[in-house]
Amino acid sequence: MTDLLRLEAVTAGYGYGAAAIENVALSLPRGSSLAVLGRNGVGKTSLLATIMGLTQMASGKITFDGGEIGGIDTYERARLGLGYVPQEREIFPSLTVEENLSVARVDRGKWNIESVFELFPRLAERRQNFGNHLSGGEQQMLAVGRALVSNPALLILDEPFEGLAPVIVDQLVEALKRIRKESDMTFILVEHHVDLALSLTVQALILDRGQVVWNGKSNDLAGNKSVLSSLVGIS
Ligand SMILES: Nc1ncnc2c1ncn2[C@@H]1O[C@H](COP(=O)(O)OP(=O)(O)OP(=O)(O)O)[C@@H](O)[C@H]1O
Repeated sequence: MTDLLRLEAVTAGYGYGAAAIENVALSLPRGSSLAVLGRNGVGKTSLLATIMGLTQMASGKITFDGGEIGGIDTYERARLGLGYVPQEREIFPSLTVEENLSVARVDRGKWNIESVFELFPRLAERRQNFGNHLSGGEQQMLAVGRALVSNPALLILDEPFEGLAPVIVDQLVEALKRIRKESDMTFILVEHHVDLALSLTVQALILDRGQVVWNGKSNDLAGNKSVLSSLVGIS
């Protein structure tokens, strides 16, 4: 498998203070999946934001689909096939569900408004609701759907299950499994539910104070209680 995404010695931050991520290397083959784990404030969101071009990169190299993207704008990265579901969801409140999907749509693959409605029937029922008239779970489905309709090669999800009822988490997990199965999409997942994150991914890395302190297979990490307890804080 060729690498869809590669980071080499990437250091980045917010323009002042210490770097939020430091000397980070990772390689993600096309069709694979990566869980990014670690305690609060270790730089997980900053790593995703750096891949999307939302931090200031001090040094290093980011390659996506064979081309260097470290110096290009976020919208260009999206155009190249990076789909981002940020922690804050960032739904447009004054647009309807359908309009939120429609503004993000790029016709280059199997995902469109109708296939997203088929994946999330709840969104189909709410298609005329405004973004600010949705439950947290519906907003999260819409945030995932909005990334999907751009038909990304890489889907980046920042804590997609946070604060959601277990029944909604189950629906989103099933949807993610379907997305993988039906479109062989590569994805990166930041998630505090460690067992869930490891069960959904092939690869995992752990960050501590902005640096990669463990990198390997999700299966191996799931069975490594001492690493999980010392580096992620799971007892
Ligand atoms: N927009 C920002 N401006 C300045 N500093 C920031 C910003 N976002 C994060 N930071 C800092 O960068 C460091 C890493 O934060 P980050 O949010 O990436 O960690 P995290 O592992 O995602 O945390 P959590 O698990 O709590 O979401 C922290 O010191 C944080 O204060």
